[in-house]
Amino acid sequence: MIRTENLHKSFGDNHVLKGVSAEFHAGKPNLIIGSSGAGKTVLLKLLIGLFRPSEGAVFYGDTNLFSLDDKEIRAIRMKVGMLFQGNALFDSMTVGENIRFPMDMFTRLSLKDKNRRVDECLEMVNMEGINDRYPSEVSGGMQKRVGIARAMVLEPKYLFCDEPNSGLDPQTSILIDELICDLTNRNNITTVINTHDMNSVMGIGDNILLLKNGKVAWTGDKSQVLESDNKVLEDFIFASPFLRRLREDALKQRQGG
Ligand SMILES: Nc1ncnc2c1ncn2[C@@H]1O[C@H](COP(=O)(O)OP(=O)(O)OP(=O)(O)O)[C@@H](O)[C@H]1O
Repeated sequence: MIRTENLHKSFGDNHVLKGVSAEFHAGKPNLIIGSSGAGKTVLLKLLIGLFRPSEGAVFYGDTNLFSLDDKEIRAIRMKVGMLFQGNALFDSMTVGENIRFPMDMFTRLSLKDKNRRVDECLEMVNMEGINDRYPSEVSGGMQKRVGIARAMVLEPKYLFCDEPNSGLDPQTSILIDELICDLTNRNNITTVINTHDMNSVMGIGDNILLLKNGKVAWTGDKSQVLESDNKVLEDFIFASPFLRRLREDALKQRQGG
């Protein structure tokens, strides 16, 4: 589990996070949602340790991330997988080399063992046999799978995904969500996903944190979204008249009339 305690982050006069206390659980996807500028990416970067908080703490289990020395932080980083927005694959490397990269950085495994693990990870995301292709030679959805394979290569206990569905069509997005969800459950990973995607919220939102102006506006799960009377949640999720109508119809049906 990862936990934040009264997390604040300012950039000069810009007070972006204003006391965020939250829990992110193992074995299920934890979603951070909120409108543009709410502070989602800043929160994600604090969780990973890419930013230091102005105040407050981030705990991995019982360990305060910001009380660790460089060596200890490196040990935690080895347990972290990251799926960046836009995949961040290296264009000049093959798919196999991209997936191998974290092992080249962090392990002393032999090339044979590394390549065996690359094959395992490609199989895990149903992409076996594409080792020698370049990222530009595969589709966006396949690139996303390669990104997931790379994030999984060091068998992470923590997985951070920054808008994993950006640029994907709805069907491919759902497949990617299901893949992340499946890997999270199977490996008991604490997965934190920063997303705008409503399909993700309603499909895999087992633990949802809604941010507004740097504060937690609502927490809950997908089963609570429809009936919640939280105004911030309502405005964010059911933003269009079409979605509001769908929600009203669904609620009527539920109430039997
Ligand atoms: N490195 C930085 N230096 C200064 N200000 C920053 C930095 N990173 C983020 N901010 C500021 O923090 C605020 C929140 O940004 P953030 O990227 O977290 O929003 P977001 O909720 O992820 O939005 P989006 O959905 O558009 O990605 C913005 O006002 C942004 O300008």
